[in-house]
Amino acid sequence: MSARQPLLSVEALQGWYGKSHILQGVNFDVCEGELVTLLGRNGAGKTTTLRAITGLLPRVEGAVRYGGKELIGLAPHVIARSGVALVPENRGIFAGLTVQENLSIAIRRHSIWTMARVREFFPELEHRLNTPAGKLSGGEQQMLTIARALLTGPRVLLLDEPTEGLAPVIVERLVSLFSHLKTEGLAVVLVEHNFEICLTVADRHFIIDGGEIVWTGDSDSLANAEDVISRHLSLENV
Ligand SMILES: Nc1ncnc2c1ncn2[C@@H]1O[C@H](COP(=O)(O)OP(=O)(O)OP(=O)(O)O)[C@@H](O)[C@H]1O
Repeated sequence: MSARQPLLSVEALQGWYGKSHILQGVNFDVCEGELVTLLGRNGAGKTTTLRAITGLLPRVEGAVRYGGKELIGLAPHVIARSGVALVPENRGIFAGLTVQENLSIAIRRHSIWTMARVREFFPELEHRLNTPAGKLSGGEQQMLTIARALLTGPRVLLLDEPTEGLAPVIVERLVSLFSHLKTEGLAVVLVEHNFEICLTVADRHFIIDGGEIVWTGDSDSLANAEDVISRHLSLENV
């Protein structure tokens, strides 16, 4: 458990889609070099929380503090430029552009993640630079999506179900990648249905149910919290 100052702090976050009041009080935080999970059954509000943080939800109340600065009310591109990157569930790559082109678009000056460094870090992409992104395997596409996010130079990385539908060997590779990103000082928020992955890689967990955080704890506490798991996480999570 960390006593450090959080880099990203979400307080009493509420969010709506039209008249639907989806987020009803989400509270969590993440520090530099820490990975936290956002767990919950389908429809609990995990993706909506990530969308609210990144300025993609039409109506939001509460506070999202990043390095002491309030993000609510800022445009998505301003939030992204300030150092909060979202790796969305649908990956959001440009299928008709090559891998190299997808990467080039994402590059930001001053990012410690240069093109050379990303290419070294993702040898899987090195051999596919001239391939249209739409022709990559699911695992390669996910690596491209994460590589693109890193090139923007984030301090906070929000990952929405990054391992979904991928082969076990790729999942293993991604998990070690997430661990490495912590050592680089990134603050990582992971939405993930694979319970084992969460216990392996995360420092703390936040369970969301009905649009609010209902439980917080570390991996040891979660592994032993059978009542919490059965009450707030559906069978597919266990
Ligand atoms: N664009 C939208 N318009 C209206 N309601 C939406 C929209 N997107 C999601 N919702 C609703 O918001 C609630 C939370 O959805 P959300 O996608 O955040 O859940 P989730 O926890 O990410 O679930 P999953 O694991 O299925 O992705 C659900 O009831 C969903 O039906």
